[in-house]
Amino acid sequence: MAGAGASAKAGAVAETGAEAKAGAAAKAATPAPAPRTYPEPDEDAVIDLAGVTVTRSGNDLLQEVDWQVREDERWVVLGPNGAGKTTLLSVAAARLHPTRGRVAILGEQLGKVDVFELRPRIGLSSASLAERIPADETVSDVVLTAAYAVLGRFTEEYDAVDASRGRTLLAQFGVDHLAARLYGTLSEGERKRVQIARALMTDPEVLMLDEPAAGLDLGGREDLVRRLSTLASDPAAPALVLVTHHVEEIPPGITHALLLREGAVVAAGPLAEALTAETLSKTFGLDLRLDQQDGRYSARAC
Ligand SMILES: Nc1ncnc2c1ncn2[C@@H]1O[C@H](COP(=O)(O)OP(=O)(O)OP(=O)(O)O)[C@@H](O)[C@H]1O
Repeated sequence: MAGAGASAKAGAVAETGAEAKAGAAAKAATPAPAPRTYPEPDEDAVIDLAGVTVTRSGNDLLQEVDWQVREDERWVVLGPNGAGKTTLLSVAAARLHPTRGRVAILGEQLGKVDVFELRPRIGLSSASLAERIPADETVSDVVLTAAYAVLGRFTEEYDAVDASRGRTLLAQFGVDHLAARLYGTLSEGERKRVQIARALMTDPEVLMLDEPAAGLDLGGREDLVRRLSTLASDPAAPALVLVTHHVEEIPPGITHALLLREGAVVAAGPLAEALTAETLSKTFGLDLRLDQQDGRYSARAC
């Protein structure tokens, strides 16, 4: 018996060795895979990502993401914590270069364009930008200073048209009565609305909102969802990309969805096709029931 075991072991070693040799020969014969070539950017796309991968510390935060957003589309990006939503938005807003892949924003290709000229055409509201707003800045200046892409008013001159636009945007989000207040004295809900007004100040061609309803109470969330629904339904409004964890925060008027899990796209496309109980369950890694009523969604575990 001992001999049989030994010969089996020896056989196994011999087999592994042969496999290794065959593998090495195959390797030598197979040329390295050609680097992926990307299609020319779609001229009609506001955002056009092809094969976008972002790698940090050996981990792929985004994996081969292909995504196109057109002018008249309003997207929601959904996914659990750590799925890569903020990373995706940072790439799409020209704040982050991918490790691999091709990124075209508003017809300009990252790497071939001065991002400082591109960024004012993109309205962005995110937690990391919000953290940098000085607490002692007046609300009207928080919005106005977006015209120069600065945070904190210094010696810049603003004309009457800028001041009027700033007031109109504050009114659109129901915070014009706070114009003279210091930003640091606002509630979280009031701050969120001021941040969106600021993001719209430069009349951007695409508006990107990263978790605009995070930290809001029920009333604050519902008020914001209603205002975002008005914006999303306005044909004159810019293309919209809204990031959230919660289907309850999807405003009526959103037309498309991208679902992200572990940096990879689970589903992307028109809302009714991309957002289903099945895709949502796969995205969040648990069995979910998805309900829809009057254009609003809700989800719960099965
Ligand atoms: N510089 C970095 N180095 C290593 N890992 C990073 C780095 N930046 C982000 N990550 C990781 O990448 C993953 C994706 O982060 P990202 O902020 O894009 O996710 P998210 O979907 O926006 O998450 P959340 O919903 O919690 O805000 C997370 O696991 C995060 O810890």
